[in-house]
Amino acid sequence: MKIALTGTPGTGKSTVADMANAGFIVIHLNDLIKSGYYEGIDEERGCLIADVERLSRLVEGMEGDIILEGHVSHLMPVDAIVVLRASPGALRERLRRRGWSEAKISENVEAEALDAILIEALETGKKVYEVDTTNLTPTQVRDALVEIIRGTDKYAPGSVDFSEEAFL
Ligand SMILES: Nc1ncnc2c1ncn2[C@@H]1O[C@H](COP(=O)(O)OP(=O)(O)OP(=O)(O)O)[C@@H](O)[C@H]1O
Repeated sequence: MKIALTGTPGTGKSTVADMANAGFIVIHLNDLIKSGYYEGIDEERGCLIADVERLSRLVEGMEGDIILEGHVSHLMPVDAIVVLRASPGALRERLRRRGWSEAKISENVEAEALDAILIEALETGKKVYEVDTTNLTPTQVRDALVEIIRGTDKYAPGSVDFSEEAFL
């Protein structure tokens, strides 16, 4: 089984994936992207543009129980998608601690407030789960992920609404 753990940068994907330990292998897509699975460089944002097609082919050939962590993981051939969310205020704080520029922080906070990744995930037609990490510790988010992996009706998408906070 392959599970995508996706979300806006700063929602806690890599922190939680590394804690998961539910018999799943964790693959950080950013490591693969940096190793050559990119199709260009976004000079303005200072980041690599993931080669989604080549990455998808690579993931297609992988076997076993895998958590694919990364902000394009929902575009991979997976069985289910877990979208981590964080309120604009919490996200801004987490990204500030990383020393990101205010412009880069605002771009990501606004994308989060507008549900950008959740919408892309839902468009795949796959099973989607949504976990609001705003008031949860990383351990609690990890527990939610393990619950999802084991099978639960909780964490259905649609309960999170950050639109009122968009410009915090
Ligand atoms: N549930 C949480 N509560 C508070 N802080 C958190 C939580 N999860 C992660 N963090 C903190 O937020 C920051 C971002 O976490 P992390 O690097 O895991 O995000 P990410 O979604 O993997 O980002 P990226 O896509 O850029 O790799 C880290 O400083 C981490 O310690």
